[in-house]
Amino acid sequence: MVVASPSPIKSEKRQSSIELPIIDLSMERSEVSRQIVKACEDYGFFKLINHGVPHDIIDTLEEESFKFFGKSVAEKLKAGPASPFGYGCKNIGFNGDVGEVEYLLFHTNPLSISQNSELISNDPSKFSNAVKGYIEAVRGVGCEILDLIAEGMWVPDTSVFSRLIRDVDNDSILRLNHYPALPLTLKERDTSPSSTLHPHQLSQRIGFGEHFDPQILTILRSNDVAGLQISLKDGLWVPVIPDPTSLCVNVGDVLQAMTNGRFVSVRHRVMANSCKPRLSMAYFAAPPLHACITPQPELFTPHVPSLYRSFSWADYKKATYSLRLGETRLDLFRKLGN
Ligand SMILES: C=C1C[C@]23C[C@@]1(O)CC[C@H]2[C@@]12CC[C@H](O)[C@@](C)(C(=O)O1)[C@H]2[C@@H]3C(=O)O
Ligand SMILES: O=C(O)CCC(=O)C(=O)O
Ligand SMILES: [Fe+2]
Repeated sequence: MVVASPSPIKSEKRQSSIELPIIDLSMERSEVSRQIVKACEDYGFFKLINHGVPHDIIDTLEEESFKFFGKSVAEKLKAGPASPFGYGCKNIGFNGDVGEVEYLLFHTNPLSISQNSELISNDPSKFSNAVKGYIEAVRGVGCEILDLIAEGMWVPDTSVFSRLIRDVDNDSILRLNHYPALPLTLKERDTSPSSTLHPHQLSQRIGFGEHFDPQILTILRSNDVAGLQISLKDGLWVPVIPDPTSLCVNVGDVLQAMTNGRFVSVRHRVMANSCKPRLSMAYFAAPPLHACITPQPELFTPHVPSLYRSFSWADYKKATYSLRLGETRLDLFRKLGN
């Protein structure tokens, strides 16, 4: 359902809110897999309910995250810079991208979480257990989704996708993003009749600039504060309604390549215009560095032959990190003439 609302941004096409396809993981298995495949083909994004990640695991990580982001700047900087793991503030990646976001980035390897937690928390084992507990639960959901995808696409080897993130050497990442509340003074100026600022200028505060997620799958949980937007085919940016009880799942570039373009990795961004802080936890499910990414032959058709050349996740990651946030990278791996 797409709900129309007046446009706050003049230079862009009219905005509206979008209710993503809602998939109930407790439904009958073949129906869940059919719906997931359809959502990944049509939208590249869906909302997962009854996902089974225990509330206490989510709540503990949320509390620990707010505790960290509530510390003084000097304290937080001790856990930085994000190179790429650790604490980052406003700077995203290494190529000059900035946004109104501060974050913690972790490799999901348990040893590296324990080591990083020493610099993050006064109670490192509490913090690292919260992060590890969440990762374990959400990785389980990721594996389940990937198995359901293989089943729904009639790929005979139903572990072909999930195997990549079950591998001990998987290169998955957890990102905790904190978008501070818009300072009240700015909010007041925004609505004040005497304001000299164009009322829409402040609505343009970018939290995390537009981009595609490079990995296989992203599983995102946010608090009840809006901000995430996805770009539809016609260039329209639509806000996703936040729902802390569900998980927002999106297709990454690697899954688009492995499904031979049947699934779409969709451009998205985060605006930071709220008077409440947004906190999101993004799990990026990635293969091991040496894994060979190649389109599944079962998904070739006479009309759509193999679209992408084989590449390793290390190759793709290298290309990703050498480019600006908003850049399209998957096209570099497309076969010529396709
Ligand atoms: C500017 C950058 C940050 C990023 C690496 C990159 O060079 C381009 C992709 C960015 C992104 C987007 C999705 C994830 O948040 C992320 C961790 C990833 O894998 O690719 C970030 C990278 C990052 O912040 O390090
Ligand atoms: O913080 C969010 O809601 C989404 C962030 C995001 O897209 C990312 O970290 O890749
Ligand atoms: Fe993203």
